[in-house]
Amino acid sequence: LECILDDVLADVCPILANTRTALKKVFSCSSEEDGPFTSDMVSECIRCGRELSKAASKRANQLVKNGVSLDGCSPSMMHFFSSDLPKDVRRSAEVSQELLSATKLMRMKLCSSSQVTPNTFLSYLEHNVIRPHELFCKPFSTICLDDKYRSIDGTCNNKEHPAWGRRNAPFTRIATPRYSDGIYAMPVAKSGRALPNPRVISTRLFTDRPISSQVFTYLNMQWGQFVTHDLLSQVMEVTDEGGIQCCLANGQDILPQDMLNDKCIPICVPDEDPFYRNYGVKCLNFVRSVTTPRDDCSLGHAEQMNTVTSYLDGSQVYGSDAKTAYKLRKKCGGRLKEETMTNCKKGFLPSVDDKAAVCDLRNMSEPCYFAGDVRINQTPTLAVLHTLLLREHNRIADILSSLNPLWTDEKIYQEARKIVIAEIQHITYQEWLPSNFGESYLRYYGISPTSLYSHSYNEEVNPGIINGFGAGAFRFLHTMIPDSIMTCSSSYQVAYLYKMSDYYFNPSIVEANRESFDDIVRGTVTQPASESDPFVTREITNLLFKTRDKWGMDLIAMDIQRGRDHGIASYNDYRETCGLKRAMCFQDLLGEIPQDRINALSQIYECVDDVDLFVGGAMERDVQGSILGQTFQCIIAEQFYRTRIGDRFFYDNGEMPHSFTPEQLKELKKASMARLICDNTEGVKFIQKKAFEIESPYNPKYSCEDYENIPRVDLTAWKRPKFELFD
Ligand code: HEM
Ligand SMILES: [Ca+2]
Repeated sequence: LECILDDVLADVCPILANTRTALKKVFSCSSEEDGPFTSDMVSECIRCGRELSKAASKRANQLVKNGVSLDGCSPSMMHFFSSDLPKDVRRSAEVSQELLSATKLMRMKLCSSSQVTPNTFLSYLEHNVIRPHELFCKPFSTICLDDKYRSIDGTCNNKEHPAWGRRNAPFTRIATPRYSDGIYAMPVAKSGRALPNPRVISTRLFTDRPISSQVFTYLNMQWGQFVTHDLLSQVMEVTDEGGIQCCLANGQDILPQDMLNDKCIPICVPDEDPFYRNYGVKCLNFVRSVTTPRDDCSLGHAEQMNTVTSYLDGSQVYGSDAKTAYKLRKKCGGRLKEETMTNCKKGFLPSVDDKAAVCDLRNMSEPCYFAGDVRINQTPTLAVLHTLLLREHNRIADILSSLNPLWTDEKIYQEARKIVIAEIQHITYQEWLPSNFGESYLRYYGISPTSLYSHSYNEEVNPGIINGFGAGAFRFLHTMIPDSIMTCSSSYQVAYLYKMSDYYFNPSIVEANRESFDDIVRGTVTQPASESDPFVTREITNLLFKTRDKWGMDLIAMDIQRGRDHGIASYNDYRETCGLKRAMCFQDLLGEIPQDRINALSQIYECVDDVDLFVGGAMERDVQGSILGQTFQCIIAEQFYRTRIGDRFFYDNGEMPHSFTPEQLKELKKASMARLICDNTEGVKFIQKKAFEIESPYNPKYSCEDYENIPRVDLTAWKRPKFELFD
């Protein structure tokens, strides 16, 4: 018993020696009377798991009180821009940690007293749902009204499964997770040794070669991030005082073990690192993502939390929770709040309450924005895209209220929101997905654009975000981030190049003068994106979120480490999930990965089974007509299938009480990125038809007044007879 106890203490919580007595009790109770788990044993494990977990968070808060806390202006602090997690998120996170501790204890108890192996234990749990008492973790339940508009938090979109796609739902999985203990511990190599260092993988396999895309504009990359922020947001664990520190000041080293928070998974930097060695940086701060209980509260492996609605529903514009949504509204004329600038007719995003807390400003008169998503200030071009959508909402609200003067603020807001969401969905599915991933693939998945209505809604399809999509495949588009932000004058002459790393969390260039906004917009449709290859700019691999130091974080190393944190199945497992042959050795990858990259992989990883999804997928050759290889293509297509087919409110769904009329839908299908820009800028007078693609003889510029080539969405189809006022 003593030696098992030592194991448990080392694994569950190394510092909590005083919980020894509590644990002894769990391990001394009898078992195997009625099945492998007696109800006594289950409740004792849960009770004890809760105690352990509570003790761990008490210790975490104590560490902060003892002075272990992040420097307010460091890149790692910037990474925590949303460290002020809402209460409900923190509560779910706590409950899930307690459930994970209970699961661990139970596995240890069982494996120590019988022939059960960790794997049989986990598959037992999968088939036999074990739940704690409802007082502690209550399965999600709600009453759905027959609403004409989608809810803000995503609940009740699916009437059979009202929890699906909601804010704070667990990510879903399409492959068995890779945790070293099957439950929550960071994965290790097949051999039992550590997986290769993420920073080493980043410097060796994702070097910086400035190759520009021949096809795609900067805006194509920016729309991708915008869509990401609609679909998902994982947040990191925090203490009562905010962000968690894992490294000594200035990244000199990892904190000593006795000061380390158990949610720390810092990225170690080797002494010979080509960049960080110049600054003596040995440690990059990194913290585990918040986990959440499953919808039914059952025991099992960790699931991370998606803190936004997984529907493509403009949640980054309107908010994913009622409080934020309310705060964003003007509560008059259906409009969203905006701020004005002298000599500009069109509005700008409102300011956030505490600028100093979430932006890196030189003075407090510089802008720092508030929007439906907390990541809004990450780059100026992201803020510009948000501004275009804010203006579009208000433009539509004004037209609707002049067409229907008796409509209330609420009615106009909801109708304008419904139209803006339809435009976001249309631009994403009609323009962005086909040009990036190839039309044939969309057809194969049954999500290609339809001529008018579609009838493919399927309430059995869970629209939740696949963990391997968010913490793997979709992040491949990080390779398309260029090293700078270009601005262009009204005649599309290049005006200026701003280094990306000078403007993280500093959107000051958006409102520098009255032309700035339009200059940036013209830049985003002129500047090419970086090529979607494994070459990545040092602006994000060395300088991400740089503030006053000379160094920042490494986004690629973070992508790899985040995949491990989420227990994302290996590249080889995903090959199988996606119908490719499992590789028995590195050379088996030759069908998908070029020889030189196989060589590089085999020099870094011990075994082909160890290769991380993000890394293996990024090494693949592109599928024809796509920017992706087979494996990422499969995961991303599966996600966009679910996002469309599992959304009852998808804009072109026909024959539903909330469906658009045929006249309205015909108009909405004219929406385009180019039109969105034409209608919501002051000085952009002409633009290429396909704004995600570089101008060319096949994609020439047209005047914004050329309604043949850049059609307008005519809203007169929304004029309703007066008697419809109260529906
Ligand atoms: C300048 C542009 C961008 C910057 C600075 C940026 C930065 C970041 C950062 C810091 C994270 C969180 C990393 C972590 O803690 O795990 C992240 C996550 C992510 N990024 Fe980007 N990104 C950019 C563009 C993009 C684009 C173009 C895409 C895809 C089209 C993308 C997709 C994602 C996804 C899917 C995640 C996971 C999101 C989550 O779960 O919260 N990003 N990005
Ligand atoms: Ca959403």
